[in-house]
Amino acid sequence: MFELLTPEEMARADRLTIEAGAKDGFSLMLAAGRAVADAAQNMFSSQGPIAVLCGPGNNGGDGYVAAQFLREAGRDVICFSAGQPRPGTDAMRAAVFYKGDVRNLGEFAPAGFGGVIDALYGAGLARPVGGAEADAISAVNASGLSVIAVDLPSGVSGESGAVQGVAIRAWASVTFFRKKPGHLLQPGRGYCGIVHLADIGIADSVLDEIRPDSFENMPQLWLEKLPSPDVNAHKYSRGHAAVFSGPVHSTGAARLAAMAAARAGAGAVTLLSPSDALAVNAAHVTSIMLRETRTPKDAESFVRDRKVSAALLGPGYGSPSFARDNILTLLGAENGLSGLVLDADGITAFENRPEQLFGAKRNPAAVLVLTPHEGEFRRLFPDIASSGDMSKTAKACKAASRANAVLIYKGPDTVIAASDGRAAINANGTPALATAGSGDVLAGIVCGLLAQGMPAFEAACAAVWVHADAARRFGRGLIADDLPDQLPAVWTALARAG
Ligand SMILES: NC(=O)C1=CN([C@@H]2O[C@H](COP(=O)(O)OP(=O)(O)OC[C@H]3O[C@@H](n4cnc5c(N)ncnc54)[C@H](OP(=O)(O)O)[C@@H]3O)[C@@H](O)[C@H]2O)[C@@H](O)CC1
Ligand SMILES: Nc1ncnc2c1ncn2[C@@H]1O[C@H](COP(=O)(O)OP(=O)(O)O)[C@@H](O)[C@H]1O
Ligand SMILES: [K+]
Repeated sequence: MFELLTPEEMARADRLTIEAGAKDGFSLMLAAGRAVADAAQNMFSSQGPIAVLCGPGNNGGDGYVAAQFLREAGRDVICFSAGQPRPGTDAMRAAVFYKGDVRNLGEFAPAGFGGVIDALYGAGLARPVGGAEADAISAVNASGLSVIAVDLPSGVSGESGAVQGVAIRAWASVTFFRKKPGHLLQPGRGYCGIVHLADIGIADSVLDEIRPDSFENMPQLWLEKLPSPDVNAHKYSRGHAAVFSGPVHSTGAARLAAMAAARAGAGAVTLLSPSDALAVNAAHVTSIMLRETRTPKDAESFVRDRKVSAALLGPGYGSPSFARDNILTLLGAENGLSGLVLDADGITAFENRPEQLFGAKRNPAAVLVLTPHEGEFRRLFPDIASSGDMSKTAKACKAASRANAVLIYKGPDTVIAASDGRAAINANGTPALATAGSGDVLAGIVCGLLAQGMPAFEAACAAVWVHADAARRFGRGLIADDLPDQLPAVWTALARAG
């Protein structure tokens, strides 16, 4: 159930089902309307009639069907029409199926109603919402009435989560077969309320034809690939992670990342430390090893000789030119490195010269993972960032392809993208993560998982999910230092679930 379908892919699922003779369009609509009516029965008290706002398309059709089922269950219902369905359509059949009171949307006012079913627009939202529809939506939002959205809150794009003009704020959304990206991407996610997924009789086998490449980031997506140590493991066979430390005044970020890599399961973690920072790092770390690293050649020979399998550069690193020298040296050398993670200063180092990174000579064995937040993304991909008509998923995929990297585009709706077009949207985040240093911990977890040989896309997805789960487990008062210590409980819970 973790596949996400764009509105076009959902329409294809619909067509494939109808063509296979499994269901006709109106049967699907009956099932959809039934699911909405059931949700309304559960959510709306019997105080006051239910207003059903119906658009002219199939979303409105679902609304008429739900209204009729609610009438049959003895509920008081009034439909408000935003335009007649076209003759011969399933939506028209649904309008005829409904036997109750229909008024013009212009006559709608929320006062006196016990709840609202929003069936104005769903997958077919084609332009910004205006006119009587926008007035009705604004009135409902101001009223505080409970709202169930059919498929998606009207005004929210199913593909991007963008609000087209104005959007209705729902308490719950009932969607069909699979969620859409707009249920998870912001700002859309904030309008959906609780998302219920209803089975309307579309068989999972249609996905074999559609082959969706975007997913909700859930453990099922990566659990099988999560490393677990072999019975004969020794510390280096479990994976050696190296984290570059910043200079003496800026070492904490790398230590946070190093602890996170260790708690993610790397058998050995070494902080590659400039000379001036050795003493301060030594005063703070115990299980983490230290290595004085003055030049890129020092780092490169350490990586090769000590069988470092993944490295991280960026948290608190400082100097852009040192950062570039180290990164380009490590990426280009035959050194046994299977993954290089760039975060923070490791990304910013290529501002105004991203082609140096994208065109760099690369050891094909070393996968690049980039973990930008919004600002860092803009520094590396300014044209993609400013493209107004792309979803966050599309932006992440385009950037991953350009950089030939796995990309973690962070935020409340973090998107993980691979250069082959796969993308996962994370939904278990919490604003508790908006605390200094939490991104350093995330980069460290990715590095720790890569060091153990986990494939990069799955490692990135797993890292984002466990990072958020760790924050949820801690609760209020979280600071970044607390996150690595929560990881053992997260791993234990995942092992039980798997
Ligand atoms: N696919 C499936 O498997 C199933 C789908 N189902 C349901 O179908 C829904 C999709 O139906 P849909 O394609 O008819 O689109 P829908 O959302 O009703 O909108 C299209 C209509 O709205 C109009 N319109 C659009 N934007 C507008 C605006 N801003 N302002 C004004 N008008 C605007 C647009 O006008 P037009 O662009 O044609 O002029 C057209 O008339 C889906 O969300 C789900 O609920 C279920 O029945 C179960 C199976
Ligand atoms: N409101 C939020 N909801 C969920 N996750 C968030 C939110 N704000 C930030 N995060 C997450 O917190 C982390 C912050 O990373 P970053 O911005 O690099 O911080 P820092 O540089 O302080 O380490 C990212 O993983 C991001 O996805
Ligand atoms: K809707």
